[in-house]
Amino acid sequence: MDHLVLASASPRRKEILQKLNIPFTTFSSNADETLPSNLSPSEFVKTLALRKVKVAIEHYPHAVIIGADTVVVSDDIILGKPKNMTEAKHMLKQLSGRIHSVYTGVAIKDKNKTEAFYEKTDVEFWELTETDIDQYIMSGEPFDKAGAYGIQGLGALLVKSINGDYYSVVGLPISRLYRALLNIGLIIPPN
Ligand SMILES: Cc1cn([C@H]2C[C@H](O)[C@@H](COP(=O)(O)OP(=O)(O)OP(=O)(O)O)O2)c(=O)[nH]c1=O
Repeated sequence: MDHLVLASASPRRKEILQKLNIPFTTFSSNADETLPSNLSPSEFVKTLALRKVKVAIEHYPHAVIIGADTVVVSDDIILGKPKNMTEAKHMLKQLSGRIHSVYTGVAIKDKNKTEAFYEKTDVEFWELTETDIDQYIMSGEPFDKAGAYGIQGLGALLVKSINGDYYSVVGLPISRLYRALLNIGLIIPPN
């Protein structure tokens, strides 16, 4: 089987990919995540996923490489990871009592080609008080996560409903990725 590389430093993406029960290596691309602000959310996440793959190709030229990027979109504003407490607070206030979309882009490079797709999941938040927001920020959970929350952690308490792939919100749409890897023959379907 071709060597598989997950171009990500995210422990969540690693954990999710392990569900496929196939061996892989992780590589932190540390790609520059700045992009022109006129890109649509789907183009934004696909472009960054491709960028992460591109960095990894230099280190693993013959491997199959997967890269991903996740953002939260509320009122047409793209929210990445908050840089500080003030930004985290601002983001959580923006999400309070409303529905936002989480976009995850995935890029896959194999022997023949590189392709990218994205998944969109809608997430509805409960109305949050200042105290709810302050307490959540004090947990430290928001800081390495797009939109300043983690649905897989304490952030679950902020979420009223979700429409779409849960794993895409956590950073990797695993069922769609599984199908893409079946298509390129990296995974053999069970009998
Ligand atoms: C909305 C949400 C995001 N996130 C995470 C997924 C991503 O790891 C992160 C968004 O940042 P990304 O830039 O997509 O990824 P990353 O910097 O963590 O890792 P790498 O670039 O090395 O692959 O936010 C959650 O863990 N839970 C959530 O509920």
